[in-house]
Amino acid sequence: MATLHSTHCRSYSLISSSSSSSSSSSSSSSSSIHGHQLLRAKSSSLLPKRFLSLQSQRNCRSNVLVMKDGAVATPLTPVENETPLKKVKDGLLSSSVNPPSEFKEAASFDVNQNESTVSITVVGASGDLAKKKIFPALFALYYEGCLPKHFTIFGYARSKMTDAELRNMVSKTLTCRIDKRENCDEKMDEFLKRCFYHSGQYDSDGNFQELDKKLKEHEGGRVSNRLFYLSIPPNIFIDAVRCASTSASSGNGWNRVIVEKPFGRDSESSAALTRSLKQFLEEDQIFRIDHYLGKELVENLSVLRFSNLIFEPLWSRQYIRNVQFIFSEDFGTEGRGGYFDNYGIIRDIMQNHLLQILALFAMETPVSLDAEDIRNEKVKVLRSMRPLQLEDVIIGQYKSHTKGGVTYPAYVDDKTVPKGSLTPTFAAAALFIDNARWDGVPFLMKAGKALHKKGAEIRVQFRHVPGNLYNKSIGTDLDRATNELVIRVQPDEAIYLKINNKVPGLGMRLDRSNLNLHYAARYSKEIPDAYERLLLDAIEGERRLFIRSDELDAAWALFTPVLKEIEEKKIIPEYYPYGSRGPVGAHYLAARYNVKWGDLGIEQ
Ligand SMILES: NC(=O)C1=CN([C@@H]2O[C@H](COP(=O)(O)OP(=O)(O)OC[C@H]3O[C@@H](n4cnc5c(N)ncnc54)[C@H](OP(=O)(O)O)[C@@H]3O)[C@@H](O)[C@H]2O)C=CC1
Ligand SMILES: O=C1O[C@H](COP(=O)(O)O)[C@@H](O)[C@H](O)[C@H]1O
Repeated sequence: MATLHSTHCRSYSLISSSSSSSSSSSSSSSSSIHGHQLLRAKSSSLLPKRFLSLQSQRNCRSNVLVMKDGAVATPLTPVENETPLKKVKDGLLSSSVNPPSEFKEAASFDVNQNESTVSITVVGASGDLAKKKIFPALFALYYEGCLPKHFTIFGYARSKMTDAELRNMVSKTLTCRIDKRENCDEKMDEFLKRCFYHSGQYDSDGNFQELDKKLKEHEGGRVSNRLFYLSIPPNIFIDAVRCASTSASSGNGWNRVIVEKPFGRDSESSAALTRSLKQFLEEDQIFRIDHYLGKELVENLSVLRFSNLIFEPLWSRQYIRNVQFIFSEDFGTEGRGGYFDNYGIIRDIMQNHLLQILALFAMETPVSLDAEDIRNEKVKVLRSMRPLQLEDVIIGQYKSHTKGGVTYPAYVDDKTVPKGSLTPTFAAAALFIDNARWDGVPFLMKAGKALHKKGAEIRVQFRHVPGNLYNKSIGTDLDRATNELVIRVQPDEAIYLKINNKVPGLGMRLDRSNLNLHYAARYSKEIPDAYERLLLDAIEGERRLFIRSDELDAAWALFTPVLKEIEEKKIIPEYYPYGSRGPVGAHYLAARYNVKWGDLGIEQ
């Protein structure tokens, strides 16, 4: 039985434009579209198993992707049996299989086993994240035909609101895809009619029972699958999970809970949170979100590594000098200082987003693309890392700065920030992986708020060419002539490789050029927001992009000692002007490991 109704929700094939070797491949057919050679595998059996496993898990994709150059990607094989949403036997909070005692027995009402429904409850629906990200992502999925036929969305929070008021609030944040505006208003109306609201306390079983009653009315006796998105402050996670599980969980379908960061603020508090969650949930019902894992270019990292022969042999200490993970924002904590001050930039960005990307970058080849295989490899590489040392970290905090007649505030000018706070808004760190592949390679991280630009990227700096014949044509700065692979996660997504080439002409002068996969030039389709991908994954039961508890433990083990030391020793951050490139200490740190940050030059 297919539970996803849309016939155009399909997975993509691996397809490439222009290949000189394509004609010789017996396993492929080639055709010419708009003058471009297309290579299309005839049968899915030609692909390695691990790619197929991903294909068969994903149900929601447009079936045709038109590239800017006119090349067309279609599904490799028709999806004959779309994967049904996980069923009770998958053991997801299913009361019939190993039910945690807190969970209810299967509902006694008559169910039509041929129909199932998904109810998504946004807990904390009145909040910033719900408005900014969750409802718009749900609408985008609806617009793309990716939500199941029978679904209902409930907002839940303490604020008093009617269904109409929730719809009005949500409608203000919905936008249509840039490349698909057809019937947008109509679609929005249809979507909003599927959104409802229930007001209640987060610790009230009675209020969750009322929600349960309403959910049942909408589910109409179908097999009921329930997803709870905890979009609330962490101090009320457990109350909400307890009430949802004891009073509003499904008795005959799956139940899943999406948890937003922060997952604690150190090893101890994170472990305590996990223990509390596990009183009510099995590990595979917990979907810990790190939204950077849902970003297109982060998803592409593994494809780049494992589906291109040219990269994997280079992916080690033998050829890579250093790797840099850089995050910057050109605005401060404005308005979120209350939350931020308790965490700081290391917990807010490094311990999760940047470390997750590092793990994907550095892990060994997983056995398959199955969630557990990937997460096993991530845990292994995280556990091979050295806990961060104080001398390998520098911290900064932005101070007020006046530019062009405008005065930008200092971090401590934020009214929600305690006076004299030492919380870092910038940090740079050098991390090391003590395994055979990466021994001695510095993995540098840099993250900051209120800097001169907004962006996130991975930079891979390769070693010098040994005995370079062209040294004379390059000049004295050999570093400038090494290859660098840049994966620009955002904005303006791109993957480019810096190479040396000859300047055309009779002389012998070398130049630096980029082999550039620039997404906006290559693809006409707008890149989906990370929350769309992650919500769809949670609905489909795909856990690959969510963080398992042992990954979380390993991540905290790397950062907890240094965070404690910074706090106990009250280390004073280096102050940098709002809108600048950040503290100079970051350069000294990099220089200690013979590294130059790649994002500094004119030619980046
Ligand atoms: N906003 C963002 O960009 C990001 C947020 N997050 C995380 O997502 C979660 C939600 O974020 P966000 O929407 O910004 O959070 P909000 O502070 O906006 O809180 C969400 C809702 O929770 C309720 N709430 C707030 N404070 C309390 C409290 N002390 N006690 C009980 N209820 C409270 C409020 O609803 P009501 O009063 O109606 O009950 C509020 O609308 C948090 O865990 C946050 O850390 C993660 C990444 C980014
Ligand atoms: O998790 C967080 O991420 C945002 C940055 O996310 P992005 O997708 O806009 O790059 C950051 O502003 C926030 O402080 C942090 O909590």
